[in-house]
Amino acid sequence: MEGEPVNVNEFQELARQALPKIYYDYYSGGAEDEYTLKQNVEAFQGITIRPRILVDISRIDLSTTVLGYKISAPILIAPSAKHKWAHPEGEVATARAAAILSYRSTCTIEEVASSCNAVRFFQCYVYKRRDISANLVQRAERCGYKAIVLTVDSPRLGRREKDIKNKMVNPQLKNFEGLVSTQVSTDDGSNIEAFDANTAFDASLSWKDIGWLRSITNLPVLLKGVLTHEDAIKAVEVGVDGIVVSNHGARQLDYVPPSISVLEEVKPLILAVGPACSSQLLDFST
Ligand SMILES: Cc1cc2nc3c(=O)[nH]c(=O)nc-3n(C[C@H](O)[C@H](O)[C@H](O)COP(=O)(O)O)c2cc1C
Repeated sequence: MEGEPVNVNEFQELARQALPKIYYDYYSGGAEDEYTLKQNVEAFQGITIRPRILVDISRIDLSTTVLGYKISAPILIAPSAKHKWAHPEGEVATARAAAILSYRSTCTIEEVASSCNAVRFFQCYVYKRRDISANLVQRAERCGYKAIVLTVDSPRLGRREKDIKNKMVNPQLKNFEGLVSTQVSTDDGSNIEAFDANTAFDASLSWKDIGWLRSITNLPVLLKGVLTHEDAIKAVEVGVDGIVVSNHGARQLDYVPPSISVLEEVKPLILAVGPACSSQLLDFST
């Protein structure tokens, strides 16, 4: 590549060249045949802009609010795990721009909180050991995170074939120190399915558990991973504060629709029951 990178694709190419294959594949891969992964990109490419003319654009204000908090542009960074595989500063650096901190981040909840004053949310998975999930959620609340984003599309981890082939092993996560043994066996090669999904995640998670989450925190609760209007309506009925329409970057189920295409199915229904919407994060607070 000649000169400095000027767009996201060029940054991606630089990352491909710079990172060990096992890490690049983890960041860029999707589940199974990666059909939805391709569709995610193509769906965006299929959306065109209707440009309106003769509008004064000499002063542009992109600021908006999410859950009542003012942000300078309608852009959040989705929770994603293991940033230290790409850069030694990890999630602390990411949070300077914008962040929903991943449950499986490589920097701790406290490190990210003390590194910047930005509005931060905390993403949560529910482990069979509820005490562990409660511990992380309550630490996030004490550290000033403003909402809990409960990821609901991962009762089991997606079958990420690249990670399986690369025999990817999860790093030790400092957030869990003292709570659980993060030492994982590599006897059988790839540990990723056994450690993340089959052992730790609570596969019985269901609508009634939103009540449990509410009982351990006073923060607003958003559900991340909604892909149908039926579930969007249920989310409203159980009283969550917002939903994130998401297919998890095509890393969980393959052959599901691109998130952006589902917005059209979900948004009118949410509007019909009251709350307002913005982008892929549908915020019920306004
Ligand atoms: C490398 C990587 C790691 C991710 N880790 C998490 C995670 O820890 N928790 C989570 O809820 N989503 C995780 N995601 C999914 C993202 O939050 C987000 O949903 C996805 O990148 C964009 O797809 P969407 O538009 O369908 O949401 C991860 C995505 C990537 C690419």
